[in-house]
Amino acid sequence: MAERASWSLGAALRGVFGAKTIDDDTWDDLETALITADFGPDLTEQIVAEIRANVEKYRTTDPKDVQRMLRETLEERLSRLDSTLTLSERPAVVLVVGVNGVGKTTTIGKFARFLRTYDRSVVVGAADTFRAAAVDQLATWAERAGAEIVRPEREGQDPASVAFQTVDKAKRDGTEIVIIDTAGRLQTKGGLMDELGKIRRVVEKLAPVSEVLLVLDATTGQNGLAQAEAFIQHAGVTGLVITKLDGSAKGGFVLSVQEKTGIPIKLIGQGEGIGDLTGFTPHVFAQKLVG
Ligand SMILES: Nc1nc2c(ncn2[C@@H]2O[C@H](COP(=O)(O)OP(=O)(O)OP(=O)(O)O)[C@@H](O)[C@H]2O)c(=O)[nH]1
Repeated sequence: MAERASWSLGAALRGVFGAKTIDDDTWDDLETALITADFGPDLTEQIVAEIRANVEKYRTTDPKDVQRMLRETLEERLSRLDSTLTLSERPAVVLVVGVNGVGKTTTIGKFARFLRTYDRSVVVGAADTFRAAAVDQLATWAERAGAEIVRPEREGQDPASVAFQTVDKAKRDGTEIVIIDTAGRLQTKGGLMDELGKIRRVVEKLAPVSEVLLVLDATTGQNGLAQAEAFIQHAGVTGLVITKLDGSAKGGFVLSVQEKTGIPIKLIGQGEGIGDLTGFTPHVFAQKLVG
């Protein structure tokens, strides 16, 4: 098996799965490991109770069965929502939203490359227009990904007009996928949500919005989720992208965020390189998580 991910429970649970028999320590250690991995108290309690009940039902004393049951319950829970990206419209318009610093720009670059490897043509719209440096950074990523970019004509141009121009260009050129970067921070939450609403309305004059992806940083876990609450409430989010999982010990965040929001995870970022973004596959993820 490949090298163990930082977010794997494998190391924390080696003692549990390697023990001779199931006893009270099994449950204490499992609970501690799940809490430490940011599953959150409610989910941790549910998972431990479910596995305990199964252990009693099947009258097993083998810790290896606990490992298998944990893998199965995590996979089953992770698969409850559909992680498939909906990109069949032409053009398929994807809005990328999230608080500043979570890895939005990097994610757009990686996502553009991800789509290019499937031979899709991509144009990126720099609708976070207030910081010229952010636009330049996005342009660098787009170029590396082999995607086109539509920049604001001047600093502070109406973000909705940049989004419109991007979709318009895609329609004229026959470009398949449009990715729109949006602002992460404005004076007020209301202002930010109004801006996103306007972008959506203007885009929809030309093409439906296929996906609204909310980028969340795994290293901030549950706290980061609180910061993103306004997006979840008001932005019509259709999928989550979890970034910075590499180096994070919070593998449980992936499940807890999906259960808390009811929104599927669609992409996972595990590194700063352009190739470090993958789709989300519950089976593979559960395998790696349990170790
Ligand atoms: N280790 C790791 N670092 C990441 C990942 N994604 C992004 N980063 C880093 O996180 C930092 C912030 O990323 P940006 O893409 O600039 O974040 P942003 O949300 O666009 O932030 P602003 O540009 O301030 O709006 C950068 O140093 C990235 O290299 C990831 O999956 N893993």
